[in-house]
Amino acid sequence: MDAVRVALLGCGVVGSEVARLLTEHAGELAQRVGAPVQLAGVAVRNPDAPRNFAVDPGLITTDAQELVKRADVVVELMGGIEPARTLILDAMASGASVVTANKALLGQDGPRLYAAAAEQGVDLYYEASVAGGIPLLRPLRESLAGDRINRVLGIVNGTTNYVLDQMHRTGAEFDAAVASAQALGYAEADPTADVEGFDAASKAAILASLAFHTRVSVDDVYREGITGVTASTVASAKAMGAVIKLLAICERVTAADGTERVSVRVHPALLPESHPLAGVRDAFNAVFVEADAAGELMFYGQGAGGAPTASAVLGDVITAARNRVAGSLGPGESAYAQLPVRPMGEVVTRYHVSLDVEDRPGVLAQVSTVFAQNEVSIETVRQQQLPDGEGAELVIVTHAATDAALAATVAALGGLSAVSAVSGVTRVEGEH
Ligand SMILES: NC(=O)c1ccc[n+]([C@@H]2O[C@H](COP(=O)([O-])OP(=O)(O)OC[C@H]3O[C@@H](n4cnc5c(N)ncnc54)[C@H](O)[C@@H]3O)[C@@H](O)[C@H]2O)c1
Ligand SMILES: N[C@@H](CCO)C(=O)O
Ligand code: NA
Repeated sequence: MDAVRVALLGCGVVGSEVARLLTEHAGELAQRVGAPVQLAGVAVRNPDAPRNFAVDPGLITTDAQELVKRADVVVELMGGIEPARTLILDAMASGASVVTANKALLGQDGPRLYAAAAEQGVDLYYEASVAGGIPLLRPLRESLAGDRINRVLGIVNGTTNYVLDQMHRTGAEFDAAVASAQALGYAEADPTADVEGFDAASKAAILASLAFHTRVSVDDVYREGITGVTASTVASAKAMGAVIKLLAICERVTAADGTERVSVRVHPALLPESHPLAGVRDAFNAVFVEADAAGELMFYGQGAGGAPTASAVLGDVITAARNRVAGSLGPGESAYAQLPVRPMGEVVTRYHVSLDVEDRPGVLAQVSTVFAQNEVSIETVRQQQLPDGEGAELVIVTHAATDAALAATVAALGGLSAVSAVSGVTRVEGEH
């Protein structure tokens, strides 16, 4: 093979770093692949926009449709659903392998893209789509291919980890911590995709699909963001020796009759400080994997940023290019297990519940009766006075209960005249 032609679609934060690495390391990459890896073109929206890397102007084009037809490997780094999806499908139809970092597209329409790659006999790689620069998807798909994965527990969104870490370290309220994340360039001007958990939910769908050989889309993922996490809940967690993290949790659940389902959810959770994920600070990502034979594994590093993400993209480009040179294909996706998704109401966890109550005789008894009536068992109760004689705050940690039982408990608590507010409900993970 003379050269492997690479087309880059999008030249923003990640794309410009990919262009830089492909250009600056061309000699070494050719050695590793066994043929030159040649940047054949870079599709952009605005040819005059300033870029972090000065791409040869002769390579710049605004005609992405035309570019994908003259490439061996197409690297999609535009983001968004369209035109990314159509361009990827067109690239595959014309015989190109595809590398993408587009978690939103894979979370929504992954199975269609995996099927198209298999039909066309091309590779589709997406290591950068989850936990940016951390090698994670290839270990799940290849290194652990002979094992059985039972659980994937991850901090897969750097922005929200930074926000929660700031709240934990400084006692800041949510809004102040988000402003600080924006000032540092972690959070976008509109932080919705991160703080409402949409980004993490797409990544959870991708992880669960790979880990459990099942088609999981973002619509199957229960999602709760961190906008309801208050300084008071963070302080209460801290007092218990715990931290609050936004977790993506993918679990294989085996019922008493042996049938299996998967549970996939994203929500804030209290984790004991001793848990390996509790010490993950700033905007770092980490993913904890439990497999039958390998036991507990931890993957840690930078989940975002131009250079770390470009590292993962380049790894995929090199793998796809090597396969081209060898005339082979990498392992595709498998969904043979087709496990059903367990409804959230049946998910069992422990809960940390904060209530603002009147401070008078009999209130604690009323509250505990509501828990008992809904079959939620209380593990600990702590009471502290609210300022200005406004009553008391009760912090209750439960034993394991179903989500449905807890929801019924919260609804009933809201109906007690002595309860002025259920001010926080946070799940507790990491101990069983
Ligand atoms: N930035 C990160 O840290 C990070 C980490 C992991 C994954 N990702 C993913 O990587 C992808 C790219 O992210 P980014 O941060 O580089 O975004 P970005 O906004 O910096 O870059 C995207 C570029 O694509 C261009 N573009 C958009 N539509 C286009 C079109 N139709 N034709 C040509 N160009 C077009 C935009 O003009 C922009 O320059 C996204 O899918 C994102 O989710 C990013
Ligand atoms: N917004 C994402 C970027 C990486 O996918 C994050 O904060 O982790
Ligand atoms: Na990764």
